[in-house]
Amino acid sequence: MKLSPRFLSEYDNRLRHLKAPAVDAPPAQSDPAVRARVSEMLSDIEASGIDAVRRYARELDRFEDADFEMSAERLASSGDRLEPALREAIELGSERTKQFARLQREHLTDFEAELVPGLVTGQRYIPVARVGAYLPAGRFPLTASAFMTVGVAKVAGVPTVIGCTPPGPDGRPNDAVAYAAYLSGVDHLYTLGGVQALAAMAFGLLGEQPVDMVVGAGNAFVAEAKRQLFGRVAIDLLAGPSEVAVIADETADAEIVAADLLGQAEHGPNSPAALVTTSETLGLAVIEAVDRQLETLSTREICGPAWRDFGSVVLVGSREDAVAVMDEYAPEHLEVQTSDDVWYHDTLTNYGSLFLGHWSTVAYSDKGMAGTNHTLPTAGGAKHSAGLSVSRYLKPLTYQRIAREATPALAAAVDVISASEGMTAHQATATMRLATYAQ
Ligand SMILES: NC(=O)c1ccc[n+]([C@@H]2O[C@H](COP(=O)([O-])OP(=O)(O)OC[C@H]3O[C@@H](n4cnc5c(N)ncnc54)[C@H](O)[C@@H]3O)[C@@H](O)[C@H]2O)c1
Ligand SMILES: [Zn+2]
Repeated sequence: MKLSPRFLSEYDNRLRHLKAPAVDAPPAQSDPAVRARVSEMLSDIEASGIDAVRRYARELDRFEDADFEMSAERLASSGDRLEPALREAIELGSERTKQFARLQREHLTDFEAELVPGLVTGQRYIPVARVGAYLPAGRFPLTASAFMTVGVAKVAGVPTVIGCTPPGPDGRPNDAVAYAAYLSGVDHLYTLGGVQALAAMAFGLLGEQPVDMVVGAGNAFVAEAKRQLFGRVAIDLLAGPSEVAVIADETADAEIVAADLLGQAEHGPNSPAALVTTSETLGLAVIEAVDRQLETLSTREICGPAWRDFGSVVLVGSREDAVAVMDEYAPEHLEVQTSDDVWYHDTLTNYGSLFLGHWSTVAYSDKGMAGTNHTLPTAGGAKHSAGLSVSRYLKPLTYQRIAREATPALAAAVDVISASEGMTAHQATATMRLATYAQ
């Protein structure tokens, strides 16, 4: 696991790698080659507009159609083309994600208070007007992404949410992804992937006005495109290649821990999986179990290299050191499988989402069944950011309503401060009111 040299200088003698990653690469979303490629693509699309979007869609995703938008009829009937069990699972995930999002909304309350007589201040949550959701579907069609981005935006009250998703092998969006977007309330869905999708939404190239915000997870190119578009539009957070980390002690089940590590390594060959354990026996058993489980996994071509190159098992001497390592690593997903889960819950501070206990696993949230958002910060972003939630779509706008009687409490001090700064125009706005007040 990638830990800063400064942290290691303090902790090196307190942790031991039972399995070290083969590659000591920086997190993919700060890769200079990705940065350069995305920058070149964004400049090209900004200069040449939809023609450049079309060219990239053809080159990167073999998309040849004239129209990127999925027709309203095809979108509405996407569920009809699915097996009933899949359709029902999507309906369940969509509803459960909205259920959690509605609770988040309820816990964000507008308020108004009188700070001094005549000075009424308040805060009101107002949704952004237009959101562009990226629905990843390169390697796998990630069915639940639309619940997280489109559905949660709709619960927040965003009037217009458009979505983009890359085409599948048949040149069309995956029907499960489309149905999830439809149920979540998407207003328009476009068959467009990667950097060109984010640029088209942000620059307003899809016959729509530019969106105010682009959201959603994706590969390193998608995360980098969002980073570079930030400022021109808002972004949710940088949700790049998925990561999982587990804290386990001797009470954990090695087979389950191994399955959970591989469960996220499956996202891509650059997806890191890490175990931090206080038990050498458990650590060695997990390494063995991972190797064994890999033999029969149909996706071992992805999970195998991910585990070899970016997988790690770290032995620490105490639960305090386990927390220190994890808070430094700040993983996207963190599972805790110990006899001490409550203590860990109370103590840990840096993670995208926390999965407590033997019965709790990342896939439950990944697929929308836990209700919580799966769009989460990667590459250490959990040190400063939380995952996507209703609040990200809402602007806490402040206001003040001020009556005559509050004038002395405000104007006199503003007069003094403005004078000391030499800002006479500011000063005048206060002194003019003071003069009127005195009449
Ligand atoms: N952090 C999170 O919350 C979270 C959640 C779900 C998924 N994910 C991550 O989303 C990612 C999905 O990645 P994916 O690739 O399968 O699908 P994707 O939809 O993110 O990316 C596919 C697109 O990448 C573009 N692309 C591919 N190679 C390119 C190149 N060389 N140059 C420019 N563009 C290129 C193509 O246009 C293609 O449409 C995974 O890494 C997964 O771990 C993260
Ligand atoms: Zn996952």
